[in-house]
Amino acid sequence: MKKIPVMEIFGPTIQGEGMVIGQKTMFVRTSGCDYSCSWCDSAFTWDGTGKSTLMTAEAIVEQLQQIGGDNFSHVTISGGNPALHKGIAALVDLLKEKQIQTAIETQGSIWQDWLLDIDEVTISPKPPSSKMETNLEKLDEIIHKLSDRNISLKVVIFDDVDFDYAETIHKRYPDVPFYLQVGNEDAKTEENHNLLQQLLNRYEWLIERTIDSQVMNDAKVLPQLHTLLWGNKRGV
Ligand SMILES: C[S@@+](CC[C@H](N)C(=O)[O-])C[C@H]1O[C@@H](n2cnc3c(N)ncnc32)[C@H](O)[C@@H]1O
Ligand SMILES: Nc1nc2[nH]cc(C(=O)O)c2c(=O)[nH]1
Ligand code: SF4
Ligand SMILES: [Mg+2]
Repeated sequence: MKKIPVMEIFGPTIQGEGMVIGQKTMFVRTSGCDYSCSWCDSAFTWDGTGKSTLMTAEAIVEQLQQIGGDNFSHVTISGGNPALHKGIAALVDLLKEKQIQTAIETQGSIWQDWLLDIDEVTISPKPPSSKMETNLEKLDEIIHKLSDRNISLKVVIFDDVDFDYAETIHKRYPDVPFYLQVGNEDAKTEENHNLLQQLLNRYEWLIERTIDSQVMNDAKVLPQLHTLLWGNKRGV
Protein backbone atom coordinates (compact mmCIF):
# COMPACT_ATOMS: atom_id res chain seq x y z
CA MET A 1 0.00 0.00 0.00
CA LYS A 2 1.41 3.36 -1.07
CA LYS A 3 1.71 5.84 1.80
CA ILE A 4 0.68 9.48 1.57
CA PRO A 5 2.91 12.38 2.77
CA VAL A 6 0.66 14.35 5.12
CA MET A 7 1.51 17.88 6.28
CA GLU A 8 -1.52 18.48 8.50
CA ILE A 9 -4.94 17.12 9.36
CA PHE A 10 -7.42 19.57 10.88
CA GLY A 11 -11.06 20.39 11.46
CA PRO A 12 -13.93 20.35 11.67
CA THR A 13 -13.97 23.81 10.14
CA ILE A 14 -15.81 25.30 7.19
CA GLN A 15 -14.71 25.16 3.59
CA GLY A 16 -13.73 28.79 3.08
CA GLU A 17 -13.52 28.74 -0.72
CA GLY A 18 -15.29 27.89 -3.92
CA MET A 19 -18.10 25.55 -4.92
CA VAL A 20 -19.05 24.33 -1.44
CA ILE A 21 -18.10 27.40 0.59
CA GLY A 22 -19.55 27.15 4.09
CA GLN A 23 -19.63 23.33 4.09
CA LYS A 24 -18.51 21.81 7.38
CA THR A 25 -15.43 19.74 6.59
CA MET A 26 -12.19 18.21 7.82
CA PHE A 27 -8.97 18.93 5.88
CA VAL A 28 -6.15 16.60 4.92
CA ARG A 29 -3.23 18.62 3.57
CA THR A 30 -0.59 16.66 1.65
CA SER A 31 2.95 17.85 1.05
CA GLY A 32 4.75 18.52 -2.21
CA CYS A 33 3.80 20.62 -5.22
CA ASP A 34 4.80 20.63 -8.89
CA TYR A 35 4.23 24.42 -8.84
CA SER A 36 5.76 27.21 -6.73
CA CYS A 37 3.28 30.07 -6.98
CA SER A 38 4.77 33.44 -5.98
CA TRP A 39 1.88 34.08 -3.57
CA CYS A 40 1.17 30.55 -2.32
CA ASP A 41 -0.51 30.71 1.09
CA SER A 42 0.54 27.11 1.79
CA ALA A 43 4.19 27.32 0.73
CA PHE A 44 5.20 25.34 3.83
CA THR A 45 3.92 22.26 1.97
CA TRP A 46 6.68 22.52 -0.63
CA ASP A 47 9.40 25.04 0.36
CA GLY A 48 11.12 22.85 2.95
CA THR A 49 9.86 24.77 5.99
CA GLY A 50 7.17 22.20 6.91
CA LYS A 51 7.46 18.64 8.17
CA SER A 52 5.35 15.86 6.67
CA THR A 53 4.59 12.33 7.81
CA LEU A 54 4.11 9.31 5.56
CA MET A 55 0.74 7.80 6.46
CA THR A 56 -1.47 4.96 5.24
CA ALA A 57 -5.07 5.68 4.32
CA GLU A 58 -6.16 3.82 7.46
CA ALA A 59 -3.93 5.96 9.69
CA ILE A 60 -5.29 9.14 8.11
CA VAL A 61 -8.91 8.09 8.70
CA GLU A 62 -8.02 7.11 12.26
CA GLN A 63 -6.56 10.56 12.90
CA LEU A 64 -9.54 12.27 11.24
CA GLN A 65 -11.83 10.40 13.62
CA GLN A 66 -9.61 11.11 16.60
CA ILE A 67 -9.67 14.86 15.91
CA GLY A 68 -13.16 15.23 14.47
CA GLY A 69 -15.03 12.59 16.48
CA ASP A 70 -18.57 12.15 15.17
CA ASN A 71 -18.81 15.79 14.14
CA PHE A 72 -17.99 15.49 10.45
CA SER A 73 -19.19 13.78 7.28
CA HIS A 74 -17.05 15.62 4.71
CA VAL A 75 -13.30 15.64 4.05
CA THR A 76 -11.41 18.07 1.81
CA ILE A 77 -8.04 16.97 0.48
CA SER A 78 -5.67 19.82 -0.37
CA GLY A 79 -1.97 20.52 -0.41
CA GLY A 80 0.43 21.19 -2.05
CA ASN A 81 -0.87 19.31 -5.04
CA PRO A 82 -2.64 16.16 -3.80
CA ALA A 83 -2.72 14.90 -7.40
CA LEU A 84 0.99 14.04 -7.02
CA HIS A 85 0.02 11.08 -4.84
CA LYS A 86 -1.29 7.76 -6.20
CA GLY A 87 -1.87 6.55 -2.63
CA ILE A 88 -4.86 8.88 -2.21
CA ALA A 89 -6.92 6.27 -4.11
CA ALA A 90 -7.07 4.12 -0.97
CA LEU A 91 -8.06 7.12 1.18
CA VAL A 92 -10.90 8.03 -1.17
CA ASP A 93 -12.13 4.41 -1.18
CA LEU A 94 -12.00 4.18 2.61
CA LEU A 95 -13.87 7.47 3.11
CA LYS A 96 -16.51 6.35 0.61
CA GLU A 97 -16.92 3.06 2.53
CA LYS A 98 -17.60 5.13 5.64
CA GLN A 99 -20.11 7.29 3.72
CA ILE A 100 -17.97 10.38 4.16
CA GLN A 101 -18.17 12.91 1.30
CA THR A 102 -14.88 13.94 -0.35
CA ALA A 103 -13.63 17.09 -2.02
CA ILE A 104 -10.30 17.99 -3.60
CA GLU A 105 -8.30 21.15 -4.30
CA THR A 106 -5.86 20.83 -7.18
CA GLN A 107 -4.47 23.09 -9.92
CA GLY A 108 -5.21 20.87 -12.92
CA SER A 109 -1.64 19.97 -13.86
CA ILE A 110 -1.62 16.24 -13.01
CA TRP A 111 -4.19 13.48 -13.63
CA GLN A 112 -5.04 10.67 -11.23
CA ASP A 113 -7.80 8.08 -11.85
CA TRP A 114 -9.01 8.55 -8.26
CA LEU A 115 -10.21 12.05 -9.22
CA LEU A 116 -13.20 10.26 -10.79
CA ASP A 117 -14.31 9.08 -7.33
CA ILE A 118 -14.25 12.49 -5.58
CA ASP A 119 -17.61 14.15 -4.88
CA GLU A 120 -16.49 17.76 -5.48
CA VAL A 121 -13.43 18.54 -7.61
CA THR A 122 -12.08 22.10 -7.57
CA ILE A 123 -9.57 22.86 -10.30
CA SER A 124 -7.64 26.07 -9.81
CA PRO A 125 -5.46 27.02 -12.81
CA LYS A 126 -2.92 29.68 -12.00
CA PRO A 127 -2.99 33.24 -13.42
CA PRO A 128 0.14 35.15 -14.58
CA SER A 129 0.75 36.81 -11.17
CA SER A 130 1.65 33.37 -9.80
CA LYS A 131 4.60 33.21 -12.26
CA MET A 132 3.42 29.72 -13.24
CA GLU A 133 2.54 28.69 -16.81
CA THR A 134 -0.69 26.77 -17.47
CA ASN A 135 -0.35 23.69 -19.67
CA LEU A 136 -3.68 24.08 -21.46
CA GLU A 137 -3.46 20.72 -23.25
CA LYS A 138 -3.11 18.98 -19.88
CA LEU A 139 -5.95 21.05 -18.42
CA ASP A 140 -8.14 20.18 -21.45
CA GLU A 141 -7.45 16.49 -20.88
CA ILE A 142 -8.25 16.64 -17.15
CA ILE A 143 -11.46 18.63 -17.60
CA HIS A 144 -12.54 16.33 -20.43
CA LYS A 145 -12.05 13.23 -18.29
CA LEU A 146 -14.15 14.82 -15.52
CA SER A 147 -16.84 16.16 -17.84
CA ASP A 148 -19.67 14.16 -16.23
CA ARG A 149 -18.48 14.75 -12.69
CA ASN A 150 -19.17 17.50 -10.13
CA ILE A 151 -16.34 19.92 -10.91
CA SER A 152 -15.66 23.64 -10.81
CA LEU A 153 -12.94 26.04 -11.88
CA LYS A 154 -11.60 28.60 -9.41
CA VAL A 155 -9.15 31.31 -10.44
CA VAL A 156 -7.43 33.54 -7.87
CA ILE A 157 -7.19 37.16 -9.02
CA PHE A 158 -4.59 39.75 -8.03
CA ASP A 159 -4.73 42.22 -10.95
CA ASP A 160 -6.20 43.06 -14.36
CA VAL A 161 -3.87 40.68 -16.18
CA ASP A 162 -5.12 37.85 -13.96
CA PHE A 163 -8.70 38.85 -14.74
CA ASP A 164 -8.01 38.64 -18.49
CA TYR A 165 -6.54 35.17 -17.93
CA ALA A 166 -9.68 34.17 -15.99
CA GLU A 167 -11.85 35.31 -18.90
CA THR A 168 -9.80 33.16 -21.27
CA ILE A 169 -10.19 30.11 -19.02
CA HIS A 170 -13.95 30.62 -18.52
CA LYS A 171 -14.45 31.00 -22.30
CA ARG A 172 -12.45 27.83 -22.93
CA TYR A 173 -14.66 25.76 -20.57
CA PRO A 174 -18.03 27.55 -20.68
CA ASP A 175 -19.96 24.62 -19.17
CA VAL A 176 -17.82 24.32 -16.03
CA PRO A 177 -19.11 26.34 -13.03
CA PHE A 178 -16.69 29.23 -12.62
CA TYR A 179 -15.47 30.96 -9.45
CA LEU A 180 -13.34 34.08 -9.05
CA GLN A 181 -11.45 34.29 -5.77
CA VAL A 182 -9.84 37.27 -4.08
CA GLY A 183 -6.05 36.99 -3.90
CA ASN A 184 -4.43 37.45 -0.50
CA GLU A 185 -1.40 39.66 -1.12
CA ASP A 186 0.14 39.08 2.31
CA ALA A 187 -0.25 35.44 3.30
CA LYS A 188 2.21 35.86 6.20
CA THR A 189 1.03 38.91 8.17
CA GLU A 190 -0.48 38.49 11.62
CA GLU A 191 -2.03 41.98 11.48
CA ASN A 192 -5.58 40.70 11.11
CA HIS A 193 -7.27 44.09 11.19
CA ASN A 194 -5.27 45.54 8.27
CA LEU A 195 -5.49 42.26 6.36
CA LEU A 196 -9.28 42.16 6.70
CA GLN A 197 -9.63 45.73 5.42
CA GLN A 198 -7.33 45.03 2.48
CA LEU A 199 -9.13 41.79 1.56
CA LEU A 200 -12.53 43.48 1.70
CA ASN A 201 -11.23 46.29 -0.55
CA ARG A 202 -9.90 43.73 -3.01
CA TYR A 203 -13.23 41.83 -2.88
CA GLU A 204 -15.09 45.01 -3.76
CA TRP A 205 -12.66 45.67 -6.64
CA LEU A 206 -13.11 42.11 -7.94
CA ILE A 207 -16.92 42.40 -7.78
CA GLU A 208 -16.78 45.66 -9.76
CA ARG A 209 -14.46 44.09 -12.32
CA THR A 210 -16.89 41.14 -12.67
CA ILE A 211 -19.93 43.40 -13.01
CA ASP A 212 -18.20 45.12 -15.95
CA SER A 213 -17.38 41.86 -17.74
CA GLN A 214 -19.95 40.23 -20.03
CA VAL A 215 -17.82 37.07 -20.13
CA MET A 216 -18.39 36.73 -16.37
CA ASN A 217 -22.19 37.00 -16.48
CA ASP A 218 -22.61 33.60 -14.83
CA ALA A 219 -19.48 33.64 -12.66
CA LYS A 220 -19.46 33.63 -8.87
CA VAL A 221 -17.15 36.00 -6.96
CA LEU A 222 -15.95 34.92 -3.53
CA PRO A 223 -13.44 35.86 -0.83
CA GLN A 224 -11.50 33.27 1.15
CA LEU A 225 -14.01 33.17 3.99
CA HIS A 226 -11.58 31.52 6.41
CA THR A 227 -9.05 34.33 5.85
CA LEU A 228 -11.68 36.97 6.58
CA LEU A 229 -12.54 35.15 9.81
CA TRP A 230 -9.16 33.94 11.04
CA GLY A 231 -6.50 35.72 8.98
CA ASN A 232 -3.43 33.68 8.01
CA LYS A 233 -3.77 31.29 10.95
CA ARG A 234 -2.87 27.70 10.05
CA GLY A 235 -5.09 24.70 10.65
CA VAL A 236 -8.44 26.47 10.27
C1 LIG B 1 -2.94 26.16 -1.32
S1 LIG B 1 -3.79 25.61 -2.75
C2 LIG B 1 -3.60 23.85 -2.66
C3 LIG B 1 -4.27 23.10 -3.81
C4 LIG B 1 -3.63 23.25 -5.18
N1 LIG B 1 -2.22 23.26 -5.15
C5 LIG B 1 -4.14 24.49 -5.88
O1 LIG B 1 -3.40 25.47 -5.94
O2 LIG B 1 -5.28 24.47 -6.33
C6 LIG B 1 -5.54 25.82 -2.35
C7 LIG B 1 -6.19 27.05 -2.96
O3 LIG B 1 -5.64 28.20 -2.37
C8 LIG B 1 -5.47 29.18 -3.36
N2 LIG B 1 -4.49 30.15 -2.91
C9 LIG B 1 -3.18 29.92 -2.66
N3 LIG B 1 -2.56 31.05 -2.27
C10 LIG B 1 -3.50 32.02 -2.25
C11 LIG B 1 -3.49 33.42 -1.95
N4 LIG B 1 -2.36 34.05 -1.57
N5 LIG B 1 -4.65 34.10 -2.06
C12 LIG B 1 -5.79 33.48 -2.44
N6 LIG B 1 -5.88 32.17 -2.74
C13 LIG B 1 -4.74 31.45 -2.66
C14 LIG B 1 -5.03 28.36 -4.56
O4 LIG B 1 -5.18 29.06 -5.77
C15 LIG B 1 -5.98 27.18 -4.47
O5 LIG B 1 -7.19 27.48 -5.11
N1 LIG C 1 -11.20 26.78 6.00
C1 LIG C 1 -10.39 26.55 4.97
N2 LIG C 1 -10.91 26.48 3.73
C2 LIG C 1 -10.06 26.19 2.70
N3 LIG C 1 -10.37 26.02 1.40
C3 LIG C 1 -9.26 25.69 0.72
C4 LIG C 1 -8.19 25.62 1.60
C5 LIG C 1 -6.84 25.17 1.18
O1 LIG C 1 -5.86 25.57 1.76
O2 LIG C 1 -6.80 24.37 0.24
C6 LIG C 1 -8.68 25.95 2.87
C7 LIG C 1 -8.15 26.05 4.20
O3 LIG C 1 -6.95 25.92 4.47
N4 LIG C 1 -9.04 26.34 5.19
S1 SF4 D 1 -0.28 25.13 -6.98
FE1 SF4 D 1 -1.35 25.44 -5.02
S2 SF4 D 1 -0.01 24.58 -3.41
FE2 SF4 D 1 1.19 24.65 -5.31
S3 SF4 D 1 2.33 26.54 -5.12
FE3 SF4 D 1 0.44 27.06 -6.23
S4 SF4 D 1 -1.09 27.65 -4.70
FE4 SF4 D 1 0.63 26.67 -3.64
MG1 LIG E 1 -5.57 27.64 2.09
